[in-house]
Amino acid sequence: MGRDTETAVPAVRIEGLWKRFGEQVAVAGVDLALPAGQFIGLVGPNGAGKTTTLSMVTGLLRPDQGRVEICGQDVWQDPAAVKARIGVLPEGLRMFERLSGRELLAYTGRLRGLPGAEVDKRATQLLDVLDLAGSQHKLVVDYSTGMRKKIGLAAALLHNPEALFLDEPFEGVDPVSAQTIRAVLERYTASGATVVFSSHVMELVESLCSWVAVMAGGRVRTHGPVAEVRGDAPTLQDAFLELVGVRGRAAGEDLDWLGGGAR
Ligand SMILES: Nc1ncnc2c1ncn2[C@@H]1O[C@H](COP(=O)(O)OP(=O)(O)OP(=O)(O)O)[C@@H](O)[C@H]1O
Repeated sequence: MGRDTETAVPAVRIEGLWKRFGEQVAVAGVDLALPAGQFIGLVGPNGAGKTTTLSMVTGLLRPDQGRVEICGQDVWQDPAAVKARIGVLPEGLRMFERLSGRELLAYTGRLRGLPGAEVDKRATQLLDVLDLAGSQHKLVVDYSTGMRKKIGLAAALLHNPEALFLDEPFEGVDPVSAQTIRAVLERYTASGATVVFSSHVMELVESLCSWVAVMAGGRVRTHGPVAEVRGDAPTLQDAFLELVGVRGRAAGEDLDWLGGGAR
C-alpha cells in the first residue's frame, strides 16, 4: 500500500465487524481502512457478505460487534450525523414510486435540508447529466431498472456527500447509461470524494477502481491498490478466482445429463 494511503485519515475505518443471522455468520470479523478520494470496489462471490458489510457501514444495519468510522466520525454513535455526510444507493432501493423523478429529487433535497432554489438547480443539472431530463415528469414506478439506478444515484448525490456507497450500481444498466454513471462518478472522485461500490463484475471493477477489497465467506481475503491485488495474474478476475479457490475446477463437470437433447 502507498505511503499516502497509510498516513492519511481513511474515508472509512472498519474494526472487528461481525454480523450473524441466526446460525448464519454473514460478516466474520472485517477490518479495513478505505483510503479517501479513491474509487473503491468491494468484490466477492454471492453471499460473501458485501451487502451486509455495506449496510453496517452506512448505518442501515446494526453490527453485532465492531466499529465503523466515516471521515473520522463513529457511525453507530450518531448514525444521523454520519448519514448527513454520506450518500447511499442500497441494493433493491425502495423509493417513493408515486412521485415523478423530479418530485423525488425535490423531496429528497428538502429532507436533506437544502433550500428549494438550490435543490431545483442541482436537480435540473443531475437530471440533465444522467440523461433523465426527458423522463423527469414520469412516475418513478414507470422507470426502467437503469432509470431507477440513475434517479437513485441523483438522490444520493444531491447533498454533495463526502463519500458515496453504492450496492451493485451497474446491475441491470445498459452500456450507455453505465458510461453516464461512470462519468459522473469519475468527476465526483476527481474532486476528492470517495466512492465505495460492490460488484461481482470484475472487469468493471478493474477498469473503474483504483483500490479494491476482496471478500469471501464473510471475511476480507485481500485489499489494496488494484495493481497490487492483481499481482502477476493477467487480470483481476484471474487473481480473484485464485484467491477464492475455484481456479481450474471444471464448471458443471457433474452435469453429464445436461445438453444434447437426450433424456
Ligand atoms: N436478513 C438476512 N437473514 C438471514 N441471512 C442473511 C440475511 N442477509 C444476508 N444473509 C446471509 O448472509 C450471507 C451474506 O449475504 P450478503 O447479502 O451480505 O452477501 P453479498 O456478498 O452481498 O451477496 P450477493 O453478491 O449475492 O448480493 C449470505 O449467506 C446470506 O444468505
